Amino acid sequence: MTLNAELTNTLGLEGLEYRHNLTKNQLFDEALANDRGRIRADGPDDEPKAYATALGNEGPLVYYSDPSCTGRPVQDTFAVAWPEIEDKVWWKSDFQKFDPDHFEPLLERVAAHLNERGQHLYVQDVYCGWDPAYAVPYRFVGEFATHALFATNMFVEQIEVDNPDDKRWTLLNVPSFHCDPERDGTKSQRAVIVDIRNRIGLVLGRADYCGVVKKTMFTVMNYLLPEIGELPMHCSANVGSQGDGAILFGLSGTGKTTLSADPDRELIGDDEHAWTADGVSNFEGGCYAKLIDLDKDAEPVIAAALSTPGCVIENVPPLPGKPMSETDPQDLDLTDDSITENTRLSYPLSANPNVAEGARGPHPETIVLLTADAFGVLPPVSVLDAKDVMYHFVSGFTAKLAGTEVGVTEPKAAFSACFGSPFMAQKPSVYAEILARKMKTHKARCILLNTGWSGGPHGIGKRISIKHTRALLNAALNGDLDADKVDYENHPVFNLAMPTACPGVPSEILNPRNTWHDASAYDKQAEKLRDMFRDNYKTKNFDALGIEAVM
Ligand SMILES: Nc1ncnc2c1ncn2[C@@H]1O[C@H](COP(=O)(O)OP(=O)(O)O)[C@@H](O)[C@H]1O
Ligand SMILES: C=C(OP(=O)(O)O)C(=O)O
Repeated sequence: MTLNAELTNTLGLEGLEYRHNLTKNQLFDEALANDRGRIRADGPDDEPKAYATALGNEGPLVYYSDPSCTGRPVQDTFAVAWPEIEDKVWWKSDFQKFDPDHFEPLLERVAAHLNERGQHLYVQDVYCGWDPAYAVPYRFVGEFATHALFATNMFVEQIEVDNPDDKRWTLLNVPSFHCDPERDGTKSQRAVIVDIRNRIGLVLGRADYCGVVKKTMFTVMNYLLPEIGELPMHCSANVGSQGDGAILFGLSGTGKTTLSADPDRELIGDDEHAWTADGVSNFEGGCYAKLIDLDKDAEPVIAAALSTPGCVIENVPPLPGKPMSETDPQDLDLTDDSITENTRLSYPLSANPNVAEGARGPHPETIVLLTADAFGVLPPVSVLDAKDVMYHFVSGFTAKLAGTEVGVTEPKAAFSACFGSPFMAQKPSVYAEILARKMKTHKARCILLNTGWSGGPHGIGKRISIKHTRALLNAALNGDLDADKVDYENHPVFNLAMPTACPGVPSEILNPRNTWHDASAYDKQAEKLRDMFRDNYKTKNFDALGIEAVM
């Protein structure tokens, strides 16, 4: 079937011009020519809205999303509640039911809108997943070349998949279509809707944060993989020189990207993976790193990627008085959060000189649960047993950091099951059971690594340094924190095993109580957080899922 016929069949589009499978250079040129000024309607008029830097035709593209959408539009995210999936999907505030009766009329209206405008669309055929056993063909269809370039950077360009036409997902990205909540059954003008029955994703209205293009597909993978008994994970992954694999689960901003980009270990990926019978493999072909306050010495791989041709820099403001076309990306002010805290860089895995062959690796020896505790009370590192792992995995505690989700402007406590509740399309117990089985089979060790605050809560204490976090992580990876190598002290409130020594880290910070001026204030704060864990356990009924309480 021709592309035209396929898009008429799937989406009802007719007679449109498709710019299909352009190269990155072509997409870059198209973005400069066509997205300029169409994006960020209220941007400074004298500035083009998407442009190249001094690296000329091949330099990074700087992109500005709509000012109301510099993070994921959580309140506007839905799945169509078809009867065959209704019992399986885990409905929650950030993944809501979309009335099936509204879906087809809405899709027809979107198609009519595009047919009427008669504008060209960008169509990029890529794949989600590096392992042919589960990879899903992913067709991005959208109005903006920038998003098409992002999709090409972030997904896998070629993988042999059996019967691709029967597996293909199509994501239609139409920022120019504004929903009418009353007519369309949405909550606002924008909507991100997943239709599992027909394998369609719809991104409508002011939902033009690039992250939507990847996280929507991640949600899909989180639905599909458990159906074949395999585990999708919101984690980064890398592998050491001895073939020792590690995965790092964590919510946004907890350090997956930062800590996995280690010059001494091969990267498998920074955000979304599968753990299957064959080991760990990446869903993505690129990384999407946060740029705010980037410490270029601590994060050299990300810093170097800033200058890589074809990358997309998102929402970093221009330097005052300097045209972007003359700006070296290394000179950008990465502390500038005047547009958003959630400034980003999308780069292909190839921008990292140290990537594992085929973005795949072995079964992990070490599993890291990352948390960024803004209360300042969890230990920087704790060693978990099987019971602790399940408890902390389904609890998914962290501080939500400002920026990544629309409306979050300061750190706040979050319990996000499986360290990715917004994207976990099925119930947490589904993922927890597969994880427990795989960990047991492969005898993986597990630590809880806190990249959050030490010496007091956010505002009083300081975020633990990346240097110390890396030293703790490396010690765990080397086995230096295993029970036969080091003594542990028990945390009386959280019932966690805290190592008493670690190479490269002052011992006194390993027990967080020592880092507070006022130990009784620490005890109170620790009890407050423990009570939040307990409430979350009770509210979400984890007992009924067979998860044992550990605190
Ligand atoms: N100790 C630490 N460990 C990891 N990241 C830290 C630490 N302290 C500060 N950070 C910052 O926190 C952010 C972590 O973001 P990132 O690695 O992109 O998280 P994720 O990939 O999990 O969304 C980065 O901006 C990093 O510089
Ligand atoms: C891109 C996102 O994820 P992360 O911050 O984990 O990269 C996101 O949540 O929008």
